Amino acid sequence: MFRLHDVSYTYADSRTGGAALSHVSAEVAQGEFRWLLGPSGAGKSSLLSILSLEVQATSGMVEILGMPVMHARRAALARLRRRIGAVRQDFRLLPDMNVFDNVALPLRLQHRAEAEIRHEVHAIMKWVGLENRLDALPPQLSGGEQQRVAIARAVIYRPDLLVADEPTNALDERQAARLITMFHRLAEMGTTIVVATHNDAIVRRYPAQAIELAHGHMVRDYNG
Ligand SMILES: Nc1ncnc2c1ncn2[C@@H]1O[C@H](COP(=O)(O)OP(=O)(O)OP(=O)(O)O)[C@@H](O)[C@H]1O
Repeated sequence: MFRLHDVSYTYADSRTGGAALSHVSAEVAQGEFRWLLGPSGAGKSSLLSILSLEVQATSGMVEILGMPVMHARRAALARLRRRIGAVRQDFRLLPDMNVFDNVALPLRLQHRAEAEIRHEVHAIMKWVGLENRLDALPPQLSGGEQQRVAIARAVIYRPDLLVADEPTNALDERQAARLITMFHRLAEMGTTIVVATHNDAIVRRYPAQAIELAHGHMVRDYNG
């Protein structure tokens, strides 16, 4: 779950001089799926960066998985971060590490047994259809393949909160539909999920509640 109350965010080197987010409030319960909609520059990625604890809101109240994060200690934030999966637009895969090790990383941080890690990585990579590319380095993969690796890494440990920034933009229609189905299944198992997208077709196909932003303001919080 998360709660945002009157949250604003301004980049230190703001290109426009204005706030990327202004007075945004939203509340999403555990196990809910939300679309995050709005035109380019509306503030979607900025909101996801706040939810994934990459940046701190400039003002307002942010509570994530029950923890108010504005004044939390660094160690508590580090523990909280491990419960949050994130798929960023630029994938953020480690280029010198092969696909297996990239996807295994969150499980290794949890000190899981190596046999269990092998089992989990093979299962998720089979699901994303890349079980034959485990030895490849990320730069050797296509954009869509890299995106699927990034998704596998984000969901492999069933995070309590998953934020995904345009996770279908490099996928074909069939893969995109499978992905959203999988996200809904994860939500049913208790993961809170926020997906930023420009893909109107997929939003129409999978109607769900949405947070809609424009120019950093929340224009609506509605049932799709
Ligand atoms: N690193 C940054 N430094 C300064 N300003 C930024 C930075 N990233 C984004 N901005 C500005 O913040 C505002 C919101 O951008 P953001 O990337 O959150 O929008 P978005 O809705 O995710 O857009 P897109 O759909 O194109 O990804 C824009 O005005 C943008 O120019």
